[in-house]
Amino acid sequence: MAEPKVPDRLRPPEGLWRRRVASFGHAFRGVWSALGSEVHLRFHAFATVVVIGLGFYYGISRLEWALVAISVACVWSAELMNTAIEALTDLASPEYHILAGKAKDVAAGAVLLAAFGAVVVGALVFGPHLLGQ
Ligand SMILES: Nc1ncnc2c1ncn2[C@@H]1O[C@H](COP(=O)(O)OP(=O)(O)OP(=O)(O)O)[C@@H](O)[C@H]1O
Repeated sequence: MAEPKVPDRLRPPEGLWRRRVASFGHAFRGVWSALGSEVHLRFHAFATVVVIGLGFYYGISRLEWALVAISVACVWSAELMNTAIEALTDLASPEYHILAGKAKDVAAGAVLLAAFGAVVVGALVFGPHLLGQ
């Protein structure tokens, strides 16, 4: 059987550093393409900008910045993994299958838990500021 033809732009470049740079390029392209297709991710982008603005406005501590950064990264990571799993599930099982549904539900559950954790961190860090305490 003939090998599938790989487009030239997808061939790994020569050299360790060029390959590393290319890998970063693929990763950024992944984030960018998910941002273009996923409404939830655009909402996370908006929420991230608001949270960073609030952090500067209220002058939160370094530890609070660390908690906010971890929370934001967890939500983004979970949403990106969810997007990847949805795409792979649609590719592998475009027809209804109980396992396809389970894969999507579990991936969505990961986003829900990450978002719940971020809401708790946000309430603990910004709640007292917003309530004027
Ligand atoms: N091929 C499938 N087989 C079985 N159940 C599926 C399948 N595709 C989707 N589902 C069920 O429908 C739900 C919604 O799937 P869908 O692909 O529409 O994702 P979504 O939750 O709308 O996410 P998004 O809004 O990010 O696209 C899944 O969580 C799953 O329970």
